[in-house]
Amino acid sequence: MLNKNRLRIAIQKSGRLSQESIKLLTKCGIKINLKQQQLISFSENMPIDVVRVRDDDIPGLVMDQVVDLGIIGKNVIEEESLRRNIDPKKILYTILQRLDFGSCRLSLSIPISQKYINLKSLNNFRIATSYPYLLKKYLDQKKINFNFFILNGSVEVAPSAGLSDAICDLVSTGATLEANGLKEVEVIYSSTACLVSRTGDVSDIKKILINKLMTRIQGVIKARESKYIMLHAPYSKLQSVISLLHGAEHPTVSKLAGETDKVAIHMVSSETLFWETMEKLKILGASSILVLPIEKMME
Ligand SMILES: Nc1ncnc2c1ncn2[C@@H]1O[C@H](COP(=O)(O)OP(=O)(O)OP(=O)(O)O)[C@@H](O)[C@H]1O
Ligand SMILES: O=P(O)(O)OC[C@H]1O[C@H](OP(=O)(O)OP(=O)(O)O)[C@H](O)[C@@H]1O
Ligand SMILES: [Mg+2]
Repeated sequence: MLNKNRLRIAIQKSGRLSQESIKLLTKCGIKINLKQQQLISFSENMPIDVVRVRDDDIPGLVMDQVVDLGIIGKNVIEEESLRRNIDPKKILYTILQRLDFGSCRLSLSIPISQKYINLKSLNNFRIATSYPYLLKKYLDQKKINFNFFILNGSVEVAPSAGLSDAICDLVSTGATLEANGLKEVEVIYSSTACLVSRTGDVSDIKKILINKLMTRIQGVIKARESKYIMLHAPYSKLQSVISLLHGAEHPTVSKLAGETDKVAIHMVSSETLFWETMEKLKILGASSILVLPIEKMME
């Protein structure tokens, strides 16, 4: 019998989002002993259960209220939502947090040799895709006539196999398109992984737990995109040095023992320090420049 006070989170079992999802939950302090063949794993230190499934099953588990939360590509849950949504006003899920991984775009691509002027060039095309609803929504809005068929894998080989004129598939680096002689002509949807929650009543105990988890997730993301920067710089160049350090708020400036001219500057920066900026700092007379990762953060 499942304990109603335990929070259930669905994540992808094996694929692009799996490792990052586990890493995120672990960084949030959730101890999970994952076993390869196990569908559900129980955290030892928090009332949280992790359900590991194919990513296509996560939207349904969330929308049918089988789990409380899911970590899923926005593209996948939006596609399922469009598929199910008879009444567009009916909310089927809530995005609690966009996450800092699984970034990709759903794009229309055609063979490199094919001429492309604008979307109208695709009129009456046959398009292979795993995302028919997102594709239809986009092309219907743009009033483009098209035919589609579904391929849930190897979409990129459809044009060279003579099955389709174009594809509508996920792109990140563009390497898959290039390897298959295709060019990206329109981005129809931008996606990242996100933390989603089911709708409907949630017990107070679970609400508290979800809020706690959200604060921790935000802390992990913030820490990952921040750096702790330490350096020594001439006091006379303080303002010029600080102006080079974008995203740095309220730096700590302190004396250096045995040094009258130079001071130590410490700060948390929301951006990393690129080599070019470090070189400019050096020209200003800065030394001992350290850029350190931040383990955890809470504001
Ligand atoms: N090239 C990419 N770069 C970054 N993120 C991606 C990329 N391709 C896909 N994604 C994101 O990761 C999600 C999962 O991709 P994956 O390829 O693992 O799915 P899948 O093959 O359908 O997995 P499953 O076996 O769980 O059904 C996608 O829905 C998308 O949100
Ligand atoms: O632009 P790129 O960086 O080349 O990424 C795009 C590829 O990534 C995804 O597939 P994935 O590699 O996850 O394999 P899959 O087709 O088995 O899902 C997607 O379906 C593309 O094929
Ligand atoms: Mg899938």
